[in-house]
Amino acid sequence: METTVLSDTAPLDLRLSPDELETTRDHILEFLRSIVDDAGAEGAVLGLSGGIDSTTVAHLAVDALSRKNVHGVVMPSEVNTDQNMSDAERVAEDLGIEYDVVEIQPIAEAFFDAFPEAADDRLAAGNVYVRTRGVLNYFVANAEDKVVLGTGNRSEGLTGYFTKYGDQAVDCNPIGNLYKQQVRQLAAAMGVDEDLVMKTPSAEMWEGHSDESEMGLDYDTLDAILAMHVDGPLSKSATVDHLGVTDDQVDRVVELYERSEHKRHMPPAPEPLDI
Ligand SMILES: Nc1ncnc2c1ncn2[C@@H]1O[C@H](COP(=O)(O)OP(=O)(O)OC[C@H]2O[C@@H]([n+]3cccc(C(=O)O)c3)[C@H](O)[C@@H]2O)[C@@H](O)[C@H]1O
Ligand SMILES: Nc1ncnc2c1ncn2[C@@H]1O[C@H](COP(=O)(O)OP(=O)(O)OP(=O)(O)O)[C@@H](O)[C@H]1O
Ligand SMILES: [Mg+2]
Repeated sequence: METTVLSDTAPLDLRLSPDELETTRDHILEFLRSIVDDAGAEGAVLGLSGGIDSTTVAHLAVDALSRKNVHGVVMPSEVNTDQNMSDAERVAEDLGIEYDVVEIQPIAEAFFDAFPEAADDRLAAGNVYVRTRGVLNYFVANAEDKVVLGTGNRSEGLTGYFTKYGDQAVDCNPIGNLYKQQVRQLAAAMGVDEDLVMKTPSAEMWEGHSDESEMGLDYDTLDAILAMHVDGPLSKSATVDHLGVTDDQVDRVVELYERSEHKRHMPPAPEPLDI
């Protein structure tokens, strides 16, 4: 049975045609091979969360690089659900890749002990888990001569919905040009199990965390506004009319986009002086 990756309430269908999907997949496989070849690396490492982004990138990496050259790292903390962590292990087992399970709670606790007053800040503490995973990914990559694969998609990139130097600390983003809806579509086409394809997206930075509740938008609405207004040519009022979304929803997406501009660039320095 085919998985329907589009919700009934999606304002816009951004799914690719079968030909476009195949071309896109081939393009990503080629991209992955050239990233690894150009780096003179032995393969790739990535964090496995049981979510659809890392699951999709793991499948693509195996197709591009072969399973023996892909290393998965599952990094539970006390805010991850057992279900997600066992899904992450299932992905690695099903793909037949090497993987490790590394408990990061003790590492995060060392940071929390160093700055107890900051540990009470839910977001600051959540970012510690995310950045700790980035350090461990690079620990493996350095030691095994591998590159680190990112799992960021276009929806996250344009809204800045990632931790600076955390899950963004990677060598490439194979699915970085796909909206979330298209990631689900690609995953389904590659045979990823439906429960993973349709799982509620979560950064799991605190208990009960969900991307859509934190952003105040569901991904199908977010994707539609990004495609029509932020990436596309429609004005705000045309976007509202065309998609049947609200002014507030468009404003929210634009706010997320604008305030995360700094995350999409190298850290700036003053212009060189002519002295
Ligand atoms: N204008 C500006 N110019 C230069 N730097 C600026 C800046 N504004 C803030 N900053 C810096 O950026 C920092 C804030 O950015 P950052 O540290 O990233 O933290 P922040 O954006 O506050 O939080 C990360 C967001 O990404 C979400 N996330 C993270 C990780 C994974 C996922 C997921 O989907 O799995 C989602 C998370 O739920 C949260 O909404 C500030 O503390 C400051 O250092
Ligand atoms: N517990 C974890 N163990 C290993 N890697 C993790 C863990 N949590 C997050 N990551 C890494 O951080 C990335 C960003 O998380 P994010 O939640 O955006 O993606 P996802 O979990 O793959 O998919 P979804 O967004 O649908 O939840 C993951 O794709 C994964 O590479
Ligand atoms: Mg997740």
